[in-house]
Amino acid sequence: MENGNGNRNVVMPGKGLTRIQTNGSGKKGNEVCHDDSSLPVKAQTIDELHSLQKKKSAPTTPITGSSFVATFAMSEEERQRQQLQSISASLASSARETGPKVVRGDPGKAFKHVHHHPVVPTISVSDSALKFTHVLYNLSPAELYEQAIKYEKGSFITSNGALATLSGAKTGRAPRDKRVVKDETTEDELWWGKGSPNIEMDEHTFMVNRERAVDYLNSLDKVFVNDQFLNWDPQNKIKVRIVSARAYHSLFMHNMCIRPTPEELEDFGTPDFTIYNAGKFPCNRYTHYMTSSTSIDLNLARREMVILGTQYAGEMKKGLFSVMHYLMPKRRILSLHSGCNMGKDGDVALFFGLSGTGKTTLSTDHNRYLIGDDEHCWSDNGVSNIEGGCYAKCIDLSREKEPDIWNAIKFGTVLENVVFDEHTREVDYTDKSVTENTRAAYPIEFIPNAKIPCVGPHPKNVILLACDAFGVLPPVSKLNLPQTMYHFISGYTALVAGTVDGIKEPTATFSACFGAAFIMMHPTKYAAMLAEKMQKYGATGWLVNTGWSGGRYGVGSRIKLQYTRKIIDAIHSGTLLNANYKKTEVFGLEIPTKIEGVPSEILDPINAWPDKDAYKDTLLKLAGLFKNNFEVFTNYQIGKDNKFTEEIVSAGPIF
Ligand SMILES: Nc1ncnc2c1ncn2[C@@H]1O[C@H](COP(=O)(O)OP(=O)(O)O)[C@@H](O)[C@H]1O
Ligand SMILES: C=C(OP(=O)(O)O)C(=O)O
Ligand SMILES: [Ca+2]
Ligand SMILES: [Mn+2]
Repeated sequence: MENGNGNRNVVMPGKGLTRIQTNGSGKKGNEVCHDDSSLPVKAQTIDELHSLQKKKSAPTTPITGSSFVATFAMSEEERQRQQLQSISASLASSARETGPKVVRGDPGKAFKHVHHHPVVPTISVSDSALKFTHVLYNLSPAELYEQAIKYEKGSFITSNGALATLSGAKTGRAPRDKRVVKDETTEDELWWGKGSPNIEMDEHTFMVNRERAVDYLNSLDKVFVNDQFLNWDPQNKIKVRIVSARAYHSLFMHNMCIRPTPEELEDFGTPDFTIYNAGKFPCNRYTHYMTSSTSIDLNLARREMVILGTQYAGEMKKGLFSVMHYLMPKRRILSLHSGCNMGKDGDVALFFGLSGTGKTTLSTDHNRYLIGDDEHCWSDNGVSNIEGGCYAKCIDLSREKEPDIWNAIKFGTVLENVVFDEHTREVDYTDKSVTENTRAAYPIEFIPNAKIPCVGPHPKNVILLACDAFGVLPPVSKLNLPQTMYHFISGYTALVAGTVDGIKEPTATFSACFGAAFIMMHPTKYAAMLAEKMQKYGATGWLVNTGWSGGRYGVGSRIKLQYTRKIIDAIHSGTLLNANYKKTEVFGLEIPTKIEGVPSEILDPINAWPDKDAYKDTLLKLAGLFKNNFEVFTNYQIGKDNKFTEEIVSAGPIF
């Protein structure tokens, strides 16, 4: 190893490090040391010195202002001009026709840049048309750290190198504040009404909110712009642009979306979809359709989303996921709210489940390749991750139980709403002072076994995760195809505290396709696509309870992660497919009698309950809830008759 004095330290076995020999030692004796060993600094002034510290990046993103501009080739300038035009177009509004200047780096330092391009004359009449907004375009994590720490209260570096941030008043998604523009097309295409996540708004109201967001963003000194991709399937890649007010949001999306290479960014052109995140600024409650000061508005015709009144970064991620739930099925590609991983032999597993049921935890498996933790597509070519990062819950995170997630929390990772020691900056993952829904967002390559590019062959196992707060579902059941569809459409779980605002205790909940908040069309449409693909490629369905055993929430206890991992191992290896099974009452589930590493007494839930009558009552109660929930799905027609739906309904509980 180089020791900094130009000499090498040689490690001698058993002797530790050899002594450091300094230059000329022994020759100059005890002569006074002159500081003349290195060349003088190549700067005349302090400013010049500082300008040397930062080496100019490859000309992939718009370059810094100042005198560099003139020395660049025309093509580079031309590209910048086009980029500026594209971003200007994004930020145009009726108050302002010309958009902001594209500047890479700090607004203060780059101000000179403004003089290189004269102000384009405009017919706009308000003062806001005359104002410049600096655009911080695709900044690097290091630059975003600096922006966050300098300008955003509540941003700190934790001892592991992550960027701790606060998401503000909202620490979870606000599904009741989501609005979707209903127009002639979406009226017929989308799922509206009872059970649907799509609450309507009209085009005009969307424009009112859009203008509010754009004017807010343009009123700032600087905005962040991310140009990135969604979907690792090269044929179905979507270009997204995220315009936001905070470095936190820009770094979050940098981590969560697919990061373009310099070459890809060069040819980026016009985005397919744009998010305007003005989360710090509320919507106007006098606006039609608004029921709070938060609004997350989706306009599929304009391919735009507006965020007002919430800074929870998950809204952007899950908002884009909703868009994919519309765009992909139109191409006969199924979008899935699931984690996904692959074994050494290429066997792919999908992990469906609502928030907190274990998609991220169980797809992050040291013995398998991680394709993604949350959002995927299943096309005729196999599976692909939609995202470029993972979004893990960190409450009670432990190095022992989840080492790969633990180690992914390092420089570059966004840590949301965690509590840390004010001096050592060590994170206390058990602390729920800010919220239960503490999160880490990191690029997928922070997981050592990530499969890059994040694509894989057709799935072999489809695992439905339910965190059953009633404690009556078996830890694992093998499902036939109609049962898989029944449980897929039901989307049962106990909602674990935190991810959705206002939920403090686990409660039974049903969410169609394990993601009702994100689907755009009727659940049965997605189910039909899933059934077709599972049948075609011979995938097996499983129901895994990652929730309670031996009694309901408050009485029993959560099934140990260690046991769930053993169950999942047995699914992956294929041993569970050929195990001995028996059928449960009411739900008619096939349950194995033995799994290596799992106590057999918990496999049949009745055995784990001390009070058998209480078990039976609770089982019937849950079955009743399933039945009630399914009522709205019993009449949906796929194809020319009701056969598909009828078969699914008959796979539900019988009592
Ligand atoms: N038996 C279990 N199986 C899966 N997760 C468990 C289990 N017991 C506790 N957990 C915890 O539950 C949480 C699951 O959350 P996560 O994997 O992030 O869910 P999702 O990605 O589906 O939203 C993690 O914090 C994990 O440590
Ligand atoms: C970000 C989310 O994802 P999940 O909890 O499923 O990981 C969410 O549901 O808000
Ligand atoms: Ca999710
Ligand atoms: Mn997750």
